[in-house]
Amino acid sequence: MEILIGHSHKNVLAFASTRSHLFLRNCLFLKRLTIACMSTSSKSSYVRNTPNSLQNATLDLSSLEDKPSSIKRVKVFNPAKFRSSTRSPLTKAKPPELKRELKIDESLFSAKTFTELGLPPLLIDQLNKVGLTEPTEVQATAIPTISQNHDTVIQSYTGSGKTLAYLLPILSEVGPLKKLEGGENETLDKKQGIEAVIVAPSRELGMQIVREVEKILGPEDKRLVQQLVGGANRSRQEEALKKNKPLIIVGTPGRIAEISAAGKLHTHMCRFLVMDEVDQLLSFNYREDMHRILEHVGKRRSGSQQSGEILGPLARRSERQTILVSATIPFSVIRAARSWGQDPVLVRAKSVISLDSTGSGLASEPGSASNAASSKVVTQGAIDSLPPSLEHYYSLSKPQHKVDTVRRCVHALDAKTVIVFMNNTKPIKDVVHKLEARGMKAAELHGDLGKLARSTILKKFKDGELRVLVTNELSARGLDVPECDLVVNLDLPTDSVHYAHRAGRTGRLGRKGSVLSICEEKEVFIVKKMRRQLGVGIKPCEFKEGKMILQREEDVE
Ligand SMILES: Nc1ncnc2c1ncn2[C@@H]1O[C@H](COP(=O)(O)OP(=O)(O)OP(=O)(O)O)[C@@H](O)[C@H]1O
Repeated sequence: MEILIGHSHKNVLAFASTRSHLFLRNCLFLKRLTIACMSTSSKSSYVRNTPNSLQNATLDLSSLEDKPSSIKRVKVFNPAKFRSSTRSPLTKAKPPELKRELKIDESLFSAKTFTELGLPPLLIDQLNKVGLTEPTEVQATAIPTISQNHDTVIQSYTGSGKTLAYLLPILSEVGPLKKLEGGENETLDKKQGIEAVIVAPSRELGMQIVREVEKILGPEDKRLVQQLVGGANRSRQEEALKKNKPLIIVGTPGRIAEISAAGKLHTHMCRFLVMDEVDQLLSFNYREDMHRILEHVGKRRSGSQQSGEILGPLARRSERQTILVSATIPFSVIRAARSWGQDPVLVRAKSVISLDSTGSGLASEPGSASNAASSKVVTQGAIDSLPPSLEHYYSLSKPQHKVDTVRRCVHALDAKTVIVFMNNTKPIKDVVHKLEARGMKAAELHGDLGKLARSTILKKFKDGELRVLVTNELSARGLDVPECDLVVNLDLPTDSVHYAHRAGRTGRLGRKGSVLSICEEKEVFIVKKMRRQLGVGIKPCEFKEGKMILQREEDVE
């Protein structure tokens, strides 16, 4: 079915939004979720796009994107008979007819248990053991989608559970907890090589993912996941690869590429490639390493070898499943997904949108209809990158009084676990000293510290031995300290994408959290710009007599 989208296109996009599912649930006629499919070849309906607002693009490839033209076509399909309703969501079926349409039961997106999502019993037992019983919204959508073999982009706000959203479908297929075919007692195939490679931009995030996998595999099988992060002893990692024969590799791009280039890591038969914080992994810094990874992971499973672009003749393959993950998905990621994947889809809580890779399968021409539609989706995504439970404030301060503002804010909000972000590494130590002089247990965390120092400080912070962690952008991505109840921007982030990731260190998984940006008067316009781009209220405030006082906007100007 095609529908004409004029003003209503916002509803379709809102449909893709995490926060708008309540609206949709009220639409009784929507028995099934309709999957919006952007197509360059659609001929029936037109959407007027206001100029794309990717002004919040980071300093990565996204900032180089072309702006789409103003009138675009979008074709919306009703679900077709892609999947038999009797088939388990985990049944691996090659989807050759996937091209334009797919259909997933709405009931799966609202699943209240992992059993409803069709995860294997052994995996469910293990999840229950570690206290995980109910999937989050993005997990309920991503698990059945990934399990149907789709190359997938997962976009959902910080702290919404994206890690398990991709780990669980992988563990359903790989390792001792996987689904057993025919019900027989299958033993682990000892000859099997690496089946999943997960790439993350920082050691901290890499280690966090490793711990998440280990937790689910349990002590007996945790050797089946191997970390390959930078800063750690490389030969020990290579020995562990040889000895433990892991099935899952989690690492930073540099170290994975290094060991692969040395011929010590064989990923040609790999089935899954995950790029966590993909928008960051696409930055120029990681270009060469990511190039190697994309070229090698799942190579022998490759079908057609067509030439790619940004990262070279990569990743056009028939079997490897590529999963791209972030709270913020700039257009460069959509383009990469189209380039590397086969009929890739964008998964958000309760919605799946086809990213349509018809035609060349490579990135669409600038200004094409699918570019525009996807860009619109991405713009919407920037708004959905922040947890709804967060409160945002800003406070004016002269540079020399900023640390005092931090102290007063921590006391006023009675915050117990605080992350303070700065833009440069050098002044971090000084801020730590000043906070300690004011009686607050604080420590620094940044890339100039060794791996051991970094993990010791992080552990102390997570264990509650430190009240304040003063850090830089290193900690903005993916760091999960559930207790964190206050994030302070001692320096303003460079743009709204950086704001979103920093802010997302608090308010995790529905918890309450506050974000305070401390700025000088001349910087207020930056706060207002980010406020506009993120679609959140960032309220002016000051601190007096141990209390936070909200101010009127006019009083600050
Ligand atoms: N189904 C679940 N039940 C209970 N806790 C969960 C569930 N899924 C994830 N969590 C927990 O929620 C927290 C946030 O998850 P996760 O780190 O995966 O979020 P994220 O969306 O990847 O965040 P970010 O964008 O910041 O990387 C973690 O502590 C994780 O263990």
